[in-house]
Amino acid sequence: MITNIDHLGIAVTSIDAALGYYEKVLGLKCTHREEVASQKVRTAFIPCGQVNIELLEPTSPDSPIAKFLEKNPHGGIHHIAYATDDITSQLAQASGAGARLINETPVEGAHEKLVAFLHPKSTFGVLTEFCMSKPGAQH
Ligand SMILES: CC[C@@H](C(=O)O)C(=O)SCCNC(=O)CCNC(=O)[C@H](O)C(C)(C)COP(=O)(O)OP(=O)(O)OC[C@H]1O[C@@H](n2cnc3c(N)ncnc32)[C@H](O)[C@@H]1OP(=O)(O)O
Ligand SMILES: [Co+2]
Repeated sequence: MITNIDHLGIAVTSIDAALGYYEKVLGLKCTHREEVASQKVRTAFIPCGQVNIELLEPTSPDSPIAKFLEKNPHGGIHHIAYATDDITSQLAQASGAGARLINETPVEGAHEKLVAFLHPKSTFGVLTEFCMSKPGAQH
């Protein structure tokens, strides 16, 4: 079951440059930075109420974020992530209802979470992430 929106993923060419906007213009605060090697991204998390802004910067030219930035050179909203209390059943439900899974099984995400994506061509144009804390995670 989906419990809440966990984060909005935003692609940027430079986290350091973008943080100036979020911290100085909006007055928000980055609370966590992490590189996720398996996704070839660096991340920065900025809480805003119950939802996080997740800034994503590519670490390699073949990162999914690098490809997105080729088409959107100024960056932009990349994905929406829903927290779920059971990511395996969430994927089964989504697949059974016709969504195209990018990940058949969950993979490592930031913040000690398991994540899995639905293809934007099957979700009305929005790249959709499911995420769930790993059992025993501190976050
Ligand atoms: C930090 C870890 C984790 C977390 O803890 O939160 C993350 O958030 S990781 C975030 C980065 N990782 C991913 O995005 C993994 C999932 N993404 C993918 O597998 C791919 O990016 C993709 C969505 C399958 C697209 O890859 P690909 O098919 O190679 O790229 P194309 O450029 O050819 O796109 C095909 C088609 O899809 C459209 N598209 C691509 N990205 C998006 C997007 N973010 N939102 C909406 N639409 C998207 C793209 O425009 C193409 O459409 P057409 O031009 O009409 O063919
Ligand atoms: Co994400």
